Amino acid sequence: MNIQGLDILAALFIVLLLQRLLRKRPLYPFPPGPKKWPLIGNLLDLPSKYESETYARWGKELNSGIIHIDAAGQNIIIVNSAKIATDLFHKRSSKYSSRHVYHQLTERWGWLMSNLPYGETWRERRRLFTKHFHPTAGTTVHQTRSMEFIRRILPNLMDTPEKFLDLTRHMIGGITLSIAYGITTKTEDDYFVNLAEEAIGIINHATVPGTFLVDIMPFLKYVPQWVPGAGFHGEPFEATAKDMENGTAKPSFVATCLNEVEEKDQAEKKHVIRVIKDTAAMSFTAGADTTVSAMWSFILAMVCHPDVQRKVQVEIDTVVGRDRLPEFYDEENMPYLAATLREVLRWKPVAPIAIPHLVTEDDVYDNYFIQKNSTVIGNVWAMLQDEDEYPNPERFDPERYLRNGKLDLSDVRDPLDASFGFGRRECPGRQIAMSTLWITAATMLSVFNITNVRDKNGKEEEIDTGYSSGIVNHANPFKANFIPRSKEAEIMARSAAEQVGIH
Ligand code: HEM
Repeated sequence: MNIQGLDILAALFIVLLLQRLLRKRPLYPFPPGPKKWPLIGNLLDLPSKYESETYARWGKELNSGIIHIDAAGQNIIIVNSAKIATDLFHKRSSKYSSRHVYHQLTERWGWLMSNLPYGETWRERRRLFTKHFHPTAGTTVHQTRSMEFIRRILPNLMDTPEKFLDLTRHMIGGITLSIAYGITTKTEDDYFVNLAEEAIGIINHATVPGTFLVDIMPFLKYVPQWVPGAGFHGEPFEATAKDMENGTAKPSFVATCLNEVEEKDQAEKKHVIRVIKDTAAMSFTAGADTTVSAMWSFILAMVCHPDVQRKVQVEIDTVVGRDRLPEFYDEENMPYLAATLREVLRWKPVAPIAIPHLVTEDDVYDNYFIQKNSTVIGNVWAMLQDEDEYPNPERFDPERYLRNGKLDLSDVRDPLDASFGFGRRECPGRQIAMSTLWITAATMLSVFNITNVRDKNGKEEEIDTGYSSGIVNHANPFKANFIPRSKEAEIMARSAAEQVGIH
């Protein structure tokens, strides 16, 4: 190790020692946790991937729904129980709704609502988002667009099924960009979808657990500033503003908000435009990757569970018939599909630890001390895989939510609640996400049988059911085939795509 390395280690040692010496002795104990080492606590135990599963295991070993980890002086509280999550994140939401400030993100990505601490800057953006994407306010434009975007790719799925991962990724990216900016994207290799995905990749990387070490060791915050993807915040916004000047802008969040900007003084106008720009970029950043993850899990579930797929198709054939494609008004008559989508989100949680919260005041829960500035992680994975709530949790079984052919959540916890996070930071895009998933799933299964692929000897290929590990998890690339259910289904799908009129 060179002299500089030793200096860094010595500085780290002094910072940790000072932190310990200055810390007040709490009146109550911390929640139980794995054994801690002097100074570094559990730093060396922190898992580098699938952390939600390790946290769930620790909770079981300690027989506690809430546990405490010490990452070299940074307190981390893991909430594995859905009841405790409600008690803390919902019932004590004024304390449990902030975020850790990630130095790596703030300089270039300070506009991300999901990472803003609780306060006026966050509130302004969240309010604007909720106003425009409220279930009733945002539904018409969003529903029309999502129906158009799935119909548009039906011929592509038919002709090049091997590209389904990329096609569905572009479809969802396209829906999100279209409702935010009114941009029409290409079905493949689209400039804006690629730009935005590059940005998401960086954000996911910068927010993986462990990055908060930057705040324990402040010298680490001087990370290189070369990061790509930064153009995403401005470019699509400028494109919409230009379309508005030319009178060619399509209805979108940005167009509606810009039209509502009143004649204010220059500084105020600049501020309002900044909030609109931030919120539009946020909706793609938070909405695309997450919905893609759920969409791929749905397709994977259909390949692995053809019996469930048949039942959804029977429901579609009964409610919709075979001479038209599903429309949103069919949704209320299709409980089996509603149960299937719930099970998809439970079976393979999109965001296994949601986004960690930060507690802003000292608190005591169940005689345990929760110190101000602790990171508080709602372990979505542990809640959705809890065998007391969902017996045989690894089994894919939509029947969990059905009684006498109706959706019935009276005896079972609705998995959507944990899937979309907690309290005041709960996902504001839930309705948009669920209606995108509903129309895309219903349309796909009304036209196609989604099957495993076969090798040249006609034998079914083994399917990879593994997942990545990060803030948002995705199925590892897997293969599937999209086979039209009939000649009539094929003709109907091609003609529906023609009628959409966007290419
Ligand atoms: C299946 C799809 C989705 C899942 C599973 C999901 C899940 C989540 C989760 C777990 C959080 C963190 C909640 C917390 O901190 O406790 C979150 C935050 C957020 N989501 Fe979603 N989401 C999805 C789709 C969307 C969509 C489509 C949009 C927008 C159109 C969106 C916008 C947001 C925003 C803006 C936040 C940050 C909220 C804040 O910090 O105040 N999400 N989402």
